[in-house]
Amino acid sequence: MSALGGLYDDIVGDVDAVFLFSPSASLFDEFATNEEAPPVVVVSPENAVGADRYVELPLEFEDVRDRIRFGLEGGIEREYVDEGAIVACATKLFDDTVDTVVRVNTSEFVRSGVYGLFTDSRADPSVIRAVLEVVIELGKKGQKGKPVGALFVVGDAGKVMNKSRSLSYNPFEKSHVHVGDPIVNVMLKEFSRLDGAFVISDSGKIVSAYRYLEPGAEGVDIPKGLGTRHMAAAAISRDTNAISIVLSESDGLVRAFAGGEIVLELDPEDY
Ligand SMILES: Nc1ncnc2c1ncn2[C@@H]1O[C@H](COP(=O)(O)OP(=O)(O)OP(=O)(O)O)[C@@H](O)[C@H]1O
Ligand SMILES: [Mn+2]
Repeated sequence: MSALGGLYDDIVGDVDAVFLFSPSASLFDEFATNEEAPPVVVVSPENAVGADRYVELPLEFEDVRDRIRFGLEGGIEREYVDEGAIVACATKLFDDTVDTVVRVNTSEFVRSGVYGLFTDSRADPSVIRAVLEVVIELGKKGQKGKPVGALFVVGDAGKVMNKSRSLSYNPFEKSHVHVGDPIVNVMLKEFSRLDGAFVISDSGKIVSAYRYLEPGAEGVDIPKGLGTRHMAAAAISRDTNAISIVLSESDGLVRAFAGGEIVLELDPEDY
């Protein structure tokens, strides 16, 4: 056997399952029709291949590590594989088709909670995705070219409102606008220049802007160097069933918090 073949066998040998990330129909069929192939889990934005074991990818994670993490956390959560399984993940890296296979021992893999960000939250996954999209766009463009910070608290809005107070009149008071509406994206970007947080309901209705969050922050632990906006975001996600998505004005990164923990960090420039 060639050295390369041996290396390949080390990577794919004795795996409990194969995770195919956005596979073509022909790649999926090769596994689905081969009785000797290990069980297959498909991870993609849509289940175009009709896989039985399927994890919906809510966002095209540019960082392959995040993408794999999301798929594996989803696969474990949905009980397609046991915690501790050894899996091969086939995904794209440089190319637009699958060009990479990664072996992961899930017992050594640290769960970040990124799957739970979309599924454990009370808010609809599509709402969380829509907010992430706005925040990523805001991070890319800034406000008239200047870096801008923003904080969105998504889900469990009644409780979030109880744990916050108003900094200014609420421009969304009598409106029935939802994240994802094109006009709303323009409004959100405009209002994000001002202080405080946006509060979004489970179904995506924008409940308020300019909220000063006052959650109990005792014992909340966030990475050093992040300031009060991130602290408030982490703490409200622990104090309520909301998740928070923050765009940092100082380093330009987008971070998401759930259950008081940071579960995702991404650079808008990669999207
Ligand atoms: N409790 C809070 N609720 C809502 N908004 C807050 C809260 N605390 C801070 N902010 C907002 O965060 C802004 C930035 O504060 P600060 O610089 O301390 O945060 P940060 O975590 O360093 O964020 P950035 O990385 O964007 O600078 C404030 O101007 C304010 O608009
Ligand atoms: Mn700051």
